[in-house]
Amino acid sequence: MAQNPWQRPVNKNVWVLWKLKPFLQTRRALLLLYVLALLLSAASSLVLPQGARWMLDKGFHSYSALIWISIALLGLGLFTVAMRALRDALATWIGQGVVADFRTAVFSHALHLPAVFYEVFRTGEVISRLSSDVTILRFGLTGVLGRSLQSGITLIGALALMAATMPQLIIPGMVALPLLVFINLKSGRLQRRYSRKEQDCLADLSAHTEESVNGIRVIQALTLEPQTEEHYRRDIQFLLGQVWSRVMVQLWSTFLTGGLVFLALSVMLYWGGLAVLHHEVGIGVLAAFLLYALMAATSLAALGELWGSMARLAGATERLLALLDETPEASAPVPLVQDSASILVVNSGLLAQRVRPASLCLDNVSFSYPSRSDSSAIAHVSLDIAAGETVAFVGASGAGKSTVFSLLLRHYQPSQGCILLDGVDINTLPLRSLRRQLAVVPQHPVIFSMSIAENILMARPDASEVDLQEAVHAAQVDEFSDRLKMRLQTHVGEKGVTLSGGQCQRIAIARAILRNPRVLILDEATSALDAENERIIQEALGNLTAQRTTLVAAHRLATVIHASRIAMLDKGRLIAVGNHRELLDICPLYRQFAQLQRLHEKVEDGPELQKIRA
Ligand SMILES: Nc1ncnc2c1ncn2[C@@H]1O[C@H](COP(=O)(O)OP(=O)(O)OP(=O)(O)O)[C@@H](O)[C@H]1O
Repeated sequence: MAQNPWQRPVNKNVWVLWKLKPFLQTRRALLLLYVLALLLSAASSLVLPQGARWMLDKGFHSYSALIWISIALLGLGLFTVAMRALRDALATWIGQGVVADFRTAVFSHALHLPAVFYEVFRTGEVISRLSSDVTILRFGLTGVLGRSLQSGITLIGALALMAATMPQLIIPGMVALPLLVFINLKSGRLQRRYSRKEQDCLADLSAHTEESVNGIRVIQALTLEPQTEEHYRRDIQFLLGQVWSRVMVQLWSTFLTGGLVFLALSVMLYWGGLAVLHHEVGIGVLAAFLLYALMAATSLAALGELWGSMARLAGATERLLALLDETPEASAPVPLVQDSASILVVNSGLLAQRVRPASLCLDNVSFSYPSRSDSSAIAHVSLDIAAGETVAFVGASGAGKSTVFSLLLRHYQPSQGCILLDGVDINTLPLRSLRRQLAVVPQHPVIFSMSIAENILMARPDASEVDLQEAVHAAQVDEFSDRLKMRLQTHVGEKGVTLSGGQCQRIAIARAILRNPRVLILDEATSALDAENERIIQEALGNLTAQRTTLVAAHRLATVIHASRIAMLDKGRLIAVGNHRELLDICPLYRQFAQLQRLHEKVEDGPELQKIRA
């Protein structure tokens, strides 16, 4: 199985669980009640063998003694059961609450992690941590809370009472105890190692499953089912290998600890039996001693088991904490409100609303993606864009158009230079405030598994029905939604699987219209539309772009031919800027583009064009 480059070295101790303290601290009152129930249930359990002792030594002397001891035993038993029930209920409630808070914290943190993080860290892995690791915590934390302290207290109490009841008999126990502790520690450590590997395998499996299910159509089209299945089988076999190792450790540790306990108990029974035969102690005392010895052995076995599950818990906690340790892309979120300072006039119609367009300046911007730090995706790009201007970025595939937009959205930081919005370095703006001023219609819009209306309203959840309808109409969404039975309320399926590429793009355009941004970014926004729909939407976009700064990326020059300026990118460098006509004259690469797309005839002939035609 491939090693995940992100994996952290295995932490060798379980103290990492201590880091969950902040989540426990919010439940102080419940914790206090829990500790009380725990202490009372442990104490009453420890008194029970004394009841058995009285019963055996004194209970058979008279009817009244028998009745009173029986009633006392019943009362003690009921009290013990009640305290245990309370302890377990509180442990479950506190444990589940802690896990819920911890999980929410990790999820909200994951929402703020930067694009760079998700380049290295597969999304399937994040999902696995938030599902399988959280499941381990959900089931484990309650058990640990419920039993570890109880077993610890019972063990200490039982050992003390053994010593008080028949001190000489404790010797076999004292010999066995260090051995038992050693075996438990060793097996806990080994189990933790294997369990951590198991979790890593599960995360890989989960990532692989997600990729395969997402790409199922490609896998089927390329008839890659056997290879994908084989890969999955290999991963499963590896996982089973880890499970087998853990099971073997468990088997040997159960066998060795159980064997040692029974050996010690047999010696105690024989030795104690001799004392009873010699009338040195009553049978009740021996019975009480043996009950304490059994309690001590059970508690020790439970602690051993708990050590193993604490190890699993520590592994899962560590993996979730590792996500929390990642640096988020922005700290204090700014509330999602309309940037009122930027709105000049708000008329009744959405498209008639005017916003104050922003000026932009790319100042000697260079950037390399972290995973390809040896090559520049963008190199020394400088460009001033006036407020309200429409600038088109053109260039071959991979020239760097989308990268410019990613930098503007601050998904990444330029390695050199800076980007200014209204003269202010965008790095100094609160991230949400910056993004609130931008709207992107991406090349591959992401559609969520909800209704068409909900998908559009994501851009502005508080939008009025009138605004929604206007955006829907302007982006031609109604052209297809009106034909559906549930219209805008139609559920579009996972990733918009029930829609065509063009329909998804129209939803993305409607989102941008509804967002009413100061800077509109159209990244191949209409590439999946047919000619007629593209014409209609270009008109709608024309209304939208008229009053705001617009950046457009397009392969098809026809869509950008009327932009006030066109920036020609080549292998990350800005090689020319001008309008269509100017570029035909000054930029051979642009001219080549235009020729290939037969666009050099679309403007009036200039001397250069005459030359090209000749
Ligand atoms: N996340 C990434 N990690 C590493 N390299 C990347 C990443 N995204 C893009 N690149 C590389 O950066 C360069 C510029 O890519 P970019 O997506 O900006 O090009 P583009 O002009 O928008 O292309 P297209 O027109 O095909 O969308 C390309 O060489 C690409 O391979």
